[in-house]
Amino acid sequence: MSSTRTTETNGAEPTYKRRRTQRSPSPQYKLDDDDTYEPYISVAQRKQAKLAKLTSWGAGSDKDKANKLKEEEEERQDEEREEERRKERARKERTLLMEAQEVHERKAVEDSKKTETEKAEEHDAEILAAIASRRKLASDLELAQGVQYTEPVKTSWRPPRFIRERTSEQHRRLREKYHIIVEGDDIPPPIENFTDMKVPEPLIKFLKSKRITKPTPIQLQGIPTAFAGRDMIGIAFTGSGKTLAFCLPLVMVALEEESKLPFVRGEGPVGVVLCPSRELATQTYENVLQWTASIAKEGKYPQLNTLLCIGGISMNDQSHVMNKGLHIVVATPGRLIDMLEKKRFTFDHCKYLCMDEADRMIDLGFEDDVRNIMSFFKHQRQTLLFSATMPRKIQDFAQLSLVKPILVNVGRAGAANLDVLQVVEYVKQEAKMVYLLECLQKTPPPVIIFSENKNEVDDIQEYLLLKGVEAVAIHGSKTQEERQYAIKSFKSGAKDVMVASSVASKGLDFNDIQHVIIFSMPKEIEDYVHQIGRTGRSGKTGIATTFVNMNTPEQTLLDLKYLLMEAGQKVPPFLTSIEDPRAAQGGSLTGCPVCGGLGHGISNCPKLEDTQRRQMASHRVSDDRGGY
Ligand SMILES: Nc1ncnc2c1ncn2[C@@H]1O[C@H](COP(=O)(O)OP(=O)(O)OP(=O)(O)O)[C@@H](O)[C@H]1O
Repeated sequence: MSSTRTTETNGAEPTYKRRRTQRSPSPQYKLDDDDTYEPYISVAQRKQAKLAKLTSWGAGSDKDKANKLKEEEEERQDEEREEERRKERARKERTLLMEAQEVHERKAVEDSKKTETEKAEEHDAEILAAIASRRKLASDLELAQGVQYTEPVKTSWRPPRFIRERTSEQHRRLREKYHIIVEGDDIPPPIENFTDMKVPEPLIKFLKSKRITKPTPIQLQGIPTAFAGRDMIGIAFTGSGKTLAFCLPLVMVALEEESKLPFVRGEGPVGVVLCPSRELATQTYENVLQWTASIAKEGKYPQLNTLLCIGGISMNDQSHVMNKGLHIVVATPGRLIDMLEKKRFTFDHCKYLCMDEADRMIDLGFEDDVRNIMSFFKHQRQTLLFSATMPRKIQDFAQLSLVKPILVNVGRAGAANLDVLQVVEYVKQEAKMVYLLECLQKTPPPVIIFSENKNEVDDIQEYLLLKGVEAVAIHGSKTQEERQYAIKSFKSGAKDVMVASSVASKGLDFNDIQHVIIFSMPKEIEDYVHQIGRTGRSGKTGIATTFVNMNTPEQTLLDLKYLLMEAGQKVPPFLTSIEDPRAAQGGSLTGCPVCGGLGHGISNCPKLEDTQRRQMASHRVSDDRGGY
C-alpha cells in the first residue's frame, strides 16, 4: 500500500499530514522516509476492506458471506481477548516486581539488625539445604514405583512380661542411667541382661567365656529395638560393642527361619551385613562364625551358614557354604553386587540389611551401590545403620530411607571414647621419626601408628625395622595377602607394632591395644576419633599420642581443641592459644552438621571441601568419558 498525501492550508503554511484512519496510533516518522512509508491500518479496517472487496466482486452466496462474516467476528474477538491477557500479564509482572523489591528492602533492614553469628548460621543453613537434596536410599525400582512401606517389619519376639509391664518413666530412667538418648515412636524397652532379651543359652555361655557378661548401653537398647523388627540408626563411641548389637538380631532371625523350614542349597540368605572395607567385613564374619558355632554346639539349635563376600578372595574357597542353604552374608558392596548379578545367590528371601560404619559407606561414594543392592530385595526389609561418627546430615538423609526409624544414641555422635587418654604433642616435622622411637617406650606393645600417607607408612615401617622393632604395615596399595598377613600377625601378637593408613582405623578390633600414635594428624576430626578409638575398647583404658606441628591446619587444631575439652582432657598451651573466630562473635558452638567437628561451621568444613573436590573430579572423568 502506498502512502497518500494531502495538503491542508488553513491560511497558514501548508503542512504535510498523514491521512489518519480511525483508531490508528500516531506513528512517528520522518518526512524523508515518506516514499517508503506504509501507514498503520487496523485489523478491523483490513477486514472491512477485505469484506468490501468480496462484496464488490459479488462472488459467493449469501451463506458464504455470512460464514465469512462470522469467522471474522470470531477472529476479532480472539484478538481482543489476547490483548486483554497481555495487559493482565504486564500488570501482574509489575506487581511481582514491586513485591520482590519490597521483600529485598525488608531483608536488607532485617540483615542490618542481625549479628555476624546469626548471619553465619543462616549462611550455613543455606549451604546445608543446598547439599541436602540427595536421593533417598532406596532401590531405583522402589523409587520409580513409589513403593513406600509405612509399618515396621513384624517379628515374633516380645520382651518378658515383667519388662512389658514397666512404665515408660521406668524405661526413661534406665536410659538416663546409661546415657542413652532415643528418638522415634513406640520404642522397645531397654533390657539390662542377655537372658531377659531371650538370647539362646549356649550363646550367653560363649559370650561369658569372652568376658561379655552384661550388654553395653548400645546393646541394651539396640538389641531389643532390632529384635522388635524396627529400623534403626545406632550411634555409640568406638569399641562399645556395636557389632554384637546388629549381628545378634540377624542371627536370631536366621535361627527362627531355619527352625521353621530348613534351608536347602540355593536358598537364602536371610540377612546381610555391609561393611566399607574388606578387613572390617572379615572381622565381622569371624565374629558371626564364632557366635553361630557356639549356638549349634550343644545340638539344641541348628547350624547356620555364613558367607564372606569381599573382593580379593576366591569365592570358590567357600563353595562348601554355597552348596548348602545360606543364612547370613557379610560383604563389601562391590563383590556383593557382582555375586547378585551373577545370581550366585538371590535376595528373594532376604529381610535384614545392616550397614556398619554407615557414614563411611556414604562418604566413600557407595550410595549408588547401596541403592543397587537394595534393588535385589523382593520384599520389605529391616534396615539398620551403625557408626561411632554419624553427622547430623547423614542421620537426616538416612532417616528418609527408613520405616518409622528409631535413633539410639550413646553420647554425642563423633565424640571421643572417654576411656582413651589423649595426649597432643608439638613435634617438628624433621624430629618426628626420632621422637617416635621415644614415644614407643611409653607403653608395652601392641601399638598402632597411624599416618595419612602411604609412602610415610612404608618409611615408618622401614625405619622401625632398621631399629629392630617388629613392625608390619597396612595401606590401600598393599595386596590383599599383604594386608591379611599384617592383620593376622599383629592380632596374634607375633608383631608388636602395626603402621597403618586410615584403612585400619575404622571398626577394626585388635586385642588390648595399649597405645595409638598418630604420626600425622588427619584433616578430618572424625578420622582422628576412629583412630584413637583402636585403644580403650570394651571398657579398658588406653593412650593416644598425636603429633602436630605447623603443617597441621589451624582448622583441624581447633576441632582437636574442642574435642579434648569435651572429653575433659588436658589441652596443651599451643592449642589453648588458638582463637575461634566464631567464639569472638558470641555464637553457640554446635558440631558441624557435615563432619561433627566442633571447631568450625559447614561453610569451612574440610570434609565438605574434600567431597566436593572428589565429586568434581568424578564429574570430569564422566564428562571425559562421555566425550568419546
Ligand atoms: N557387652 C560387652 N561387654 C564387654 N565387651 C564387649 C561387649 N560387647 C562387645 N564387647 C567387646 O568389645 C570390643 C569392641 O566391640 P566392637 O568391635 O563391636 O566395637 P564397635 O562399637 O563396633 O567399635 P568401632 O566403632 O571401633 O567399630 C570387642 O572386642 C567385643 O568383643
